[in-house]
Amino acid sequence: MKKQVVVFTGGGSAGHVTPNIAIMNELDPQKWDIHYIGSRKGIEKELITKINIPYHGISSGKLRRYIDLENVKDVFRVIKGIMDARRVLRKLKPAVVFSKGGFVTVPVIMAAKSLNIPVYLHESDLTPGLANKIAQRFAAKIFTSFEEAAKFFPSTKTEVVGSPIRRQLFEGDALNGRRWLGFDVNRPILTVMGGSLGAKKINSSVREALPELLKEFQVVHLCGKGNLDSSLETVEGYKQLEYVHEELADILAATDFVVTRGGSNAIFEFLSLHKPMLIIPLPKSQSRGDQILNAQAFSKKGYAVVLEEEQLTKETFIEQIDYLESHGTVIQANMREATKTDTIAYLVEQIDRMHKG
Ligand SMILES: CC(=O)N[C@H]1[C@@H](OP(=O)(O)OP(=O)(O)OC[C@H]2O[C@@H](n3ccc(=O)[nH]c3=O)[C@H](O)[C@@H]2O)O[C@H](CO)[C@@H](O)[C@@H]1O
Repeated sequence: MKKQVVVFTGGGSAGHVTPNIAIMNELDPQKWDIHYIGSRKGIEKELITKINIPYHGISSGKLRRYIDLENVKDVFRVIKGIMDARRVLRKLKPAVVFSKGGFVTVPVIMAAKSLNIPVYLHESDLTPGLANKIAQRFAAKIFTSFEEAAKFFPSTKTEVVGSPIRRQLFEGDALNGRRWLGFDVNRPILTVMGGSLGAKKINSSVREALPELLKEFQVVHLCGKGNLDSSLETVEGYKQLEYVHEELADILAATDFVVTRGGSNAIFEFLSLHKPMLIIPLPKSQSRGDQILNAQAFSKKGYAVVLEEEQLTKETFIEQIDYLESHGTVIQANMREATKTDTIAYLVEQIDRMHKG
């Protein structure tokens, strides 16, 4: 069988990269030569080079919904990005481009379309992001995590497939996790994940509530790059980490309850691992409000408790954690009822169909 090239793209935050990694890990290396196109500086560069996938950096502009002088510069950056991407794609001649969203994907998709290379899109959120809104018309197929997302795309080429979760997350070892964290083997663990980039308001609320939390839990705090608090380094039962890679599987295996932003990948991971979660979605003032909708959908299905950031104080935080703890069993029962699709296997199969060897 002749090897063919598949190009993945997606970036800006880990949520646009980790699902790609999940799929790439399961493609047959005898069949596929995998390449990645991302921005020159984004988090995707670090995450992809770390796993030794050839990485092609291109120029990329931020897509803003508001009027800004930077928009003008960004138009040129995007045009340059299309030219950069065309150069890479011409050389690689992929059978298919798989895009996970984020602004860097727009020039890649446009370049692919101009070269008649089929593009597959995956949308993780309940409503499409700006990049996927633009990109959808160029895509041959569109896959979504949420059932509710399908209605935003043309029905003829859209399929609800769920969230591609890296298989390694299901192989964690709780005891190893506790050992790695330096935690006691018996006391319950609360893990706080403030989105892949961290979340300032969640970070400060957790730290404020820490004395109360530590009465009940040991706390793992994934606080994002540059957000460590050195004054809390020696607090027993509290482990702060900027970002964890392969250790996450063991940490989650050891985790009893989760506090999280409403990023789609994270909440689908916790759902699949049956971890009762408190979601504090990114507020509308800092986003397009997609995490609020993700969170509401999860709350409606009984998978999560939701606290809006505007309501977040030390008191409401502790109140919601108490509620989560007392309703954990019911939430887990709802999670067990959730539809189980092997999203990764399905997407791998879809990509394999593009192999013309
Ligand atoms: C601020 C922002 O725009 N966030 C968006 C971004 O979220 P963000 O990048 O925060 O992504 P998600 O919460 O969806 O996923 C985070 C990913 O990072 C991983 N992880 C996180 C912390 C860590 O220490 N180690 C680690 O591996 C998680 O396991 C998960 O796979 O993309 C998501 C998917 O489109 C959207 O729903 C979010 O609204």
